[in-house]
Amino acid sequence: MNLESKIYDRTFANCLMNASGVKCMTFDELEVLRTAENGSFITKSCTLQPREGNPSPRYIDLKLGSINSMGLPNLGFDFYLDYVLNENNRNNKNVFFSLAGLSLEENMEMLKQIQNSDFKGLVELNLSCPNIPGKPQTAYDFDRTKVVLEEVFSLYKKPLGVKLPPYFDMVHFEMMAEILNKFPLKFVTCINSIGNALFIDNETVVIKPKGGFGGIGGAYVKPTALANVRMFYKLLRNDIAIIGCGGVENGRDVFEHLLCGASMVQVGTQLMKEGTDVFHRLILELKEIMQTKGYKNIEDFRGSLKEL
Ligand SMILES: C=Cc1c(C(=O)O)[nH]c(=O)[nH]c1=O
Repeated sequence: MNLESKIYDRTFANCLMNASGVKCMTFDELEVLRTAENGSFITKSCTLQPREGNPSPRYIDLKLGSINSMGLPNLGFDFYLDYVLNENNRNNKNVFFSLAGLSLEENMEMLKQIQNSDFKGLVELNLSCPNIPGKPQTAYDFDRTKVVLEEVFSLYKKPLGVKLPPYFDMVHFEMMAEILNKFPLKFVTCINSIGNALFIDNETVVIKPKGGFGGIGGAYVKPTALANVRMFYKLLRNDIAIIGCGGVENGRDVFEHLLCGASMVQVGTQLMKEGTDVFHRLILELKEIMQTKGYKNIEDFRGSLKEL
């Protein structure tokens, strides 16, 4: 039995990886992810210059998930470019490089430098950060998204995908898919956290930024995450892979993302809570499910969700 999975021309030893932003900001964190049992890993979304991010407390684990308003803290583009170029030389996991420039110009500058570098991995362009005060989530503006992707693909010729926010309206799924299908995207990652939720503990909010408003992750978001994975799997070109993200706590959650059509599955909140041992557990639990059902590899069932 194998859990190998492919995106574009890359094959990963298994379908698991971290969600961008979780335990992937510093060199030590990235090295732990590079050497753990996950099939791939992704860097923290970065900006051209280093950022401190929002004031703490800015991340809280909850019983059914998590809430965060990190505010895009990161060590700056140069650090991550240097890391992934070195990782490429080792080339053991096909690392993903996440970008979240604060403007189109900033994203274009980072993409230009990557285009002109020896980087051979995949870029995940984050169009959905919900926690930058004063900045909207780009991918909720369909016209803006089209302008951004036209600019991106006029310059960037290496494999690239986008990180999307959750959509909740059938027409929005169709409108977004129509835009995405116009571009040579290699994947889309669904979903980012559900933005601007509010969690109250004994008359008080639990995070400091934005009056306590933050992105929700974990079990709370799994039904929405699966719906987004399924809809974009059905609506996008066959050559655009889906990376599932949202609500993965156990092997059954991974199985469900794959059943909806995901090729890779990202783990966020549960990785935050459990550390990289979570990948070992998820692999065992997924294999047990596949064994029980007689599936030998992921392609035996990926995308085959049954409808009534
Ligand atoms: C890149 C910023 C993001 C952040 C953040 O740094 O606040 N949190 C999320 O849940 N999703 C993001 O995309």
